[in-house]
Amino acid sequence: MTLVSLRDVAVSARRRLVPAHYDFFAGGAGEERTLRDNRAAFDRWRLRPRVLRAAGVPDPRVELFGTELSGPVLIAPTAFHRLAHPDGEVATARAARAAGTVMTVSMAATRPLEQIAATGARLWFQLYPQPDRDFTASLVKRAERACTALVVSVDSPVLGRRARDLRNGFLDLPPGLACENLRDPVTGKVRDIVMDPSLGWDDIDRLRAGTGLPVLLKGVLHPADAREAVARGVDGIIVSNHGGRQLDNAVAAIDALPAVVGAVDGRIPVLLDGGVRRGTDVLTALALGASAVLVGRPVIWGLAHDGEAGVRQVLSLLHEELTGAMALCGAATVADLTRDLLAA
Ligand SMILES: Cc1cc2nc3c(=O)[nH]c(=O)nc-3n(C[C@H](O)[C@H](O)[C@H](O)COP(=O)(O)O)c2cc1C
Ligand SMILES: O=C(O)C(=O)c1ccccc1
Repeated sequence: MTLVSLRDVAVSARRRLVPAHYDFFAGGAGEERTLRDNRAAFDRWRLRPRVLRAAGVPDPRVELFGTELSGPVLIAPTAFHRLAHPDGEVATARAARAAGTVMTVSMAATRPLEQIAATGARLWFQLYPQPDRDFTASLVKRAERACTALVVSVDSPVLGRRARDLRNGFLDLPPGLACENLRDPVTGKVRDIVMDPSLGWDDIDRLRAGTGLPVLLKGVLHPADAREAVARGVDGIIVSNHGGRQLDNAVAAIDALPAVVGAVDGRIPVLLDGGVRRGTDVLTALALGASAVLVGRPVIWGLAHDGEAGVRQVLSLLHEELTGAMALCGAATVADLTRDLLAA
C-alpha cells in the first residue's frame, strides 16, 4: 500500500501492534476529551493565503538554540520505542538524523542514551526530575555528553489515569525491555521512574544552575507559568498537554498557544506539541507564534510500520506537506507565516 498521509501510517501501525501496546501509544487520560480536542482544535482553523508573492520554492528551515534544522518539526519524547520496533530509539534517531531534525529522547527510552547518540543524531533529553537529586544530576551529566538541550516535563506531578491501560492491565514493559537510562551500572538493576508531586520552581532553578545546556519546560499551558519561566531564565517553552495523557479536559495545545506566545512576547522560543498531523497544522501553529512543533504518536506509528524507514516517511510526509502549504500561502520562509494568514 502507498502511504500518502500520516493517517495511512497510523492505520498500518494499528494492524501491526499488539492491541494493548497500540492502546498504550494511542490512548489518553479520562474520557480522552483532550486527546480528541488536540485534533479537533486544529480542524477548526482555516487559512487565508496570499497570492502573487513570487515566493519561489519555500525554505522551511529554522534555527533553534544556535543550530539549524531542516524544518520546524521535531520529534517529541515518547516512552518505550522498542514496543513499536526492535531497533527502538536507535531507529528513531537514525531517521531524525536523515531528516535533519532533533529527536527528543524520553527518560523512558528503551535504549541507552549513548547508543542513541552513536547514530550522530541531534538529540535533546527529556527529564522527569527524580526525588533522588544525585541520580538526577548523574542523568543530566550523561545528557550533557550526548544532547544539546534538556527538556523538563512539568505536567506530570502524577501519571494520568489512562482507562485503556487499566482495562488492558498494561502496567509495565514486557520481560527483556527496560528503561535503559535508569539502569544502575554497578548492580544492573533498573530504577522506577518517579513522578514527583513536590517538584517546584526551585528545582528548575537548581537544574539550570547545574547545567550549561539550554533548559526547556514541557507541558506549560497557562500564560502565568510562561511568564514565570521567562523570569527564571528558562530557555524555551513547549506548550503541551502531553498528548491528552495527563489532565483530561485540559485545553487543546493549539488553543493554549496564543496566550502563552503573548506572555512570552518573543523573549524565548515557544514550541508546541499535540495533534500535529498535517503540514497545514504546522503552518497554523507557526502562524500563531510557535517557533516549531513536535510530533509524538506519528513517530511511533512510523516505527511500528517500518522502523527507521517508517519514521523517515513520517518526517518527509510532514516536510512535503508543509512546503506545499507554504507555497500555496505565498510564504518563502517561516518568517512569512504570520497571523494574518489565518481566517478569524
Ligand atoms: C506513548 C507516549 C509516550 C509518551 N512518553 C512521554 C515521556 O516519556 N515523556 C514526556 O515528556 N512526554 C511523553 N509523551 C508526550 C509526548 O512528548 C507529546 O507531548 C505528545 O505525544 C504530543 O502529542 P501527539 O502524540 O498528538 O503528537 C508521550 C506520549 C505518548 C503518546
Ligand atoms: O509520559 C507518558 O505519557 C508515558 O506514557 C510514560 C510511561 C512510562 C514512563 C514514563 C512516561
